[in-house]
Amino acid sequence: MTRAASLLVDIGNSRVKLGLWREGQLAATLACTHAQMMDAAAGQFDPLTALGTAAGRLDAAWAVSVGHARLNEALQAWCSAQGLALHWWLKDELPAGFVNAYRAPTLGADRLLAAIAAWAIAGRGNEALVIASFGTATTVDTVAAGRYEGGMIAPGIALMLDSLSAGTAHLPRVPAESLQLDARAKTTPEAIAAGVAAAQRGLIDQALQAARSATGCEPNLYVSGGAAVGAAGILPAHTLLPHAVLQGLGVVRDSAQR
Ligand SMILES: Nc1ncnc2c1ncn2[C@@H]1O[C@H](COP(=O)(O)OP(=O)(O)O)[C@@H](O)[C@H]1O
Ligand SMILES: CC(C)(COP(=O)(O)O)[C@@H](O)C(=O)NCCC(=O)O
Repeated sequence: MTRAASLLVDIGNSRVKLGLWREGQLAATLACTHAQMMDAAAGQFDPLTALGTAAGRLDAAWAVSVGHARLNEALQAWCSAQGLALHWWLKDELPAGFVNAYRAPTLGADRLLAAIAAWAIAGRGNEALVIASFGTATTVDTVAAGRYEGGMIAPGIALMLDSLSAGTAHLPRVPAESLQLDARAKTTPEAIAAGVAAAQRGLIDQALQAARSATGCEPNLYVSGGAAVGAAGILPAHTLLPHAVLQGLGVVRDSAQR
């Protein structure tokens, strides 16, 4: 018989990501819109069918959120309707060997979980790594010797492109897919694509350089988030973690239950 899985939920600023965590790995994943999350609470959308499971086959739901309270309330209502215990991960349950050095309690749980996922995948060792998440915001964080060192928050790719067209009289909204590094771009759309590409790439280069200087070692780069695949062409060598936040949530769930 298949052992019970846990449902993992990551409420972000653009989408809600769900995953089934079974025997130390993600067995299935799903990305929903915020509207679908509200529909789920109203009984008009069933994320479990989309994930290929049923509430009776789940032991609990583990969730994190950096989103609006109404989405958190919708998740709570939906879990109650399913008879599913909901555990909000509040950044205090950390795996053995991992330390959080961020000073502020306002740290986004998604940033910390993505860092935990990258650290776990890297072997939970002493190496330095940089984890970049290309979501609504672009966040670029560093882990060194199992210590989350913090990082940077910048507008995400879509936000940068949106703000240039919304905040000017003549600049077009350029598609995110057109980003390329070109310091001598010769058309307006290409110049925008090049400017945003360089800004995003600069965050990565800065984090890698700081990690190199601080540790004397070459840090590995991990990349995550909905816009990560599209950004791959403007990034240095990296490992793609398509579901870093969910993966991190699975790691903390397992370490809490040991
Ligand atoms: N197929 C896609 N569906 C949704 N968002 C996408 C897609 N491809 C790229 N994106 C970009 O990814 C971002 C959402 O990524 P995600 O990691 O879900 O963000 P968040 O965690 O902030 O909700 C959006 O800003 C969007 O621009
Ligand atoms: C930086 C973020 C907005 C990123 O959110 P996302 O793009 O993943 O939806 C989120 O992690 C957040 O609200 N952080 C709180 C501030 C902090 O991390 O210090």
